[in-house]
Amino acid sequence: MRHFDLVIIGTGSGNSILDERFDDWNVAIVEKGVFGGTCLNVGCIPTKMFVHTANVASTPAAGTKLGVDSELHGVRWPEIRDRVFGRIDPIAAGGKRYRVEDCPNVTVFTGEAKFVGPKQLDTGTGEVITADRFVLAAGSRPVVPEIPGIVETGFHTNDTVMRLDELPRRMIVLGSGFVATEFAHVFSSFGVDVTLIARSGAVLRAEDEEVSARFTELAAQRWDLRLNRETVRAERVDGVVRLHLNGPNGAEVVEAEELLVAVGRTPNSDTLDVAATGVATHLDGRVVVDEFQRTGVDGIWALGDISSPFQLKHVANHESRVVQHNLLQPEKLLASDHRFVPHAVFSSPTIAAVGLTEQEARASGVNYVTAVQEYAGIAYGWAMEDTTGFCKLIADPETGRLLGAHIIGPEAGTLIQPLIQAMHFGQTARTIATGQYWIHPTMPELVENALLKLPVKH
Ligand SMILES: Cc1cc2nc3c(=O)[nH]c(=O)nc-3n(C[C@H](O)[C@H](O)[C@H](O)COP(=O)(O)OP(=O)(O)OC[C@H]3O[C@@H](n4cnc5c(N)ncnc54)[C@H](O)[C@@H]3O)c2cc1C
Ligand SMILES: NC(=O)c1ccc[n+]([C@@H]2O[C@H](COP(=O)([O-])OP(=O)(O)OC[C@H]3O[C@@H](n4cnc5c(N)ncnc54)[C@H](O)[C@@H]3O)[C@@H](O)[C@H]2O)c1
Repeated sequence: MRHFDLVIIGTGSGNSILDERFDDWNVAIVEKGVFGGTCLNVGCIPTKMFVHTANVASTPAAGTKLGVDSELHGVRWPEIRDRVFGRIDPIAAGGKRYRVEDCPNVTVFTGEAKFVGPKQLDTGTGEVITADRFVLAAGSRPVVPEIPGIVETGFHTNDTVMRLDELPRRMIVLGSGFVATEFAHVFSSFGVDVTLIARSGAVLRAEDEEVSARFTELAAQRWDLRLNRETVRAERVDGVVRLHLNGPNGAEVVEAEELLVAVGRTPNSDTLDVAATGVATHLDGRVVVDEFQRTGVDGIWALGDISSPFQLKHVANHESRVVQHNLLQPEKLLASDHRFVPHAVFSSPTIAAVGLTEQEARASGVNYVTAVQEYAGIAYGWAMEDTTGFCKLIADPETGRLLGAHIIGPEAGTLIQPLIQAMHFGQTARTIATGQYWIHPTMPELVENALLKLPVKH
C-alpha cells in the first residue's frame, strides 16, 4: 500500500491548501469529478455569471418606470451558456493539469474515494492508500426529495441545469432557498415561465422575517408562486413534467417542460464512508470538527460543506486557510472564526445579511433595538425609483454594537460590507455612522441612515 504524508479528498477549497511550503511533502489528491469543486464548476461562479446576464436582460423592463422605453429582443441562450463554460471549463482542466504535470510531489487519483479502514482510503482507481494526515474536503451534493415518480420523471439540479441545450418554455422550481430563487431569477429574466413551489408560507424563510416577507411579496408578482404546498407525486406525460401538489386549495397539478430540484444539499460524508476511519458525524451528516477543524481522529481534518453548518464558499476558503496553517504549524493551532458569517442571495432583489435575524434575537432573549431605512428615503434610491428595498439593523441599545444587519435591494451584497467589518472589529453604530464621511449621494447612505436611526447609546 502506498503511504503519503497527506491525502486531500476533494479539489474545491481543499485544492488551495497546497503551496510551496508543502513541496517536500508526499501528497495525494483524490477527486471524483472535475477540478475546482462546486463553486467553480456548478455553483457560485457560473450562477453569478448567469445572474449578471439576467440582470442585463431585465434592464429594459426596469427602465419603464424611469421613462425609458426599450425592449428585450431575446437572449441567445447557447451563446450565453457557452460563454460561461468557455471560461470555466478551461480553468478546471488547467487546475488538474497543473497538479498532474507541474507538482512532482503530488499524485492525483481520479476516482471516488471511500474509507475502508482506519486511515485507509480506497481511491476508486483500484488502489488503496494510507497516510499520516487526511483532509476531508469532499463537499456536499443536492438533496433529492423522496417524491414518488421523481426519478422516472427526470429532473435537473444545479449540476445540470446551466448546461441545458435550449431554454424551456416553462420551468418548475421545487424549493424556495438560495438555489431556487437565484435560478428562478435567471430563467424568468431569460423569458422562461417559472412556477416556484415552497413547502412553507414564505420564500427564503431563513432570512430575517421582514426580509423574507418582502421577498415573498415580490416573488409572487414575478413568478407563479405556490406557497404551503406538499409535492405528492411527479410524472412526465408527452414530454411534460407534471407535479401533483396538495395545498390550501386542495389538490392541483403544475406542468412544465423542465423541473429544477433545489431543496438543499447534504454532506458527502456518507459516500466517503468516514465512519470506516472512525470519524463521527452529526445527525445531518456533517463531519464533527472542533474549532481547529480537527475531527476526532488524530491527523484527520475536515473543511467546507462536508463539515460546516455554513455551506458557503467564503467559509470553505477560510477553513481551508485554517487547515493549511494547522497542518504546517500543529504546535500553534489556529481556530476558525465563525462569529459573523455573512451571506448574499443573488436573486432579484438581492439580499445580504450578517448576524442575528430579528426572530433569532427575539428567541435568544437578548436586549435589542432595530432600525429600518428604506432605499426610497435616500437620494440614490430616488434616482432608482426603488420602492421596495430596505436596510434593517439590529443592535444592542447599551453598547451600540450591531447584532445583525439585513439588506434587501440593489447591490445588497456590496452595501453590507462596512457592517460586517464593524461587527468583526467591534465598532459601535455611532462610531461607524458619524466617525467617517459617507459619499453623497450614493447607495451606502442607506447604511449610514439606518445606523443613525438606531436608538443606541454609543
Ligand atoms: C448553485 C450554487 C450556487 C452557489 N453560490 C454560492 C455563492 O454565490 N456564494 C457562496 O459563498 N457559496 C455559494 N455556493 C456554495 C459553495 O459552492 C459551497 O459552499 C462551496 O463550493 C463548498 O466548497 P467545498 O470545498 O467544501 O466543496 P466542493 O467545492 O463541493 O468540493 C468538493 C469536491 O470533492 C469531490 N468529491 C466529493 N466526494 C468525493 C469522493 N468520495 N472522492 C473524491 N472526490 C470527491 C467533488 O467532486 C468536489 O470536487 C453555491 C452552491 C451552489 C450549489
Ligand atoms: N448565494 C449564495 O451564497 C448561495 C447560492 C446557492 C447556494 N448556496 C448554498 O448552498 C446551500 C444549498 O442551497 P439550496 O437552495 O439547495 O438550500 P436551502 O437550504 O437554501 O433551501 C432549501 C429549501 O428547500 C425547501 N425544501 C426542503 N425540502 C423540500 C421539499 N421536499 N419540497 C419543497 N421544498 C423543500 C426548504 O424548506 C428550503 O426552503 C445553501 O444553503 C447555501 O448555503 C449559497
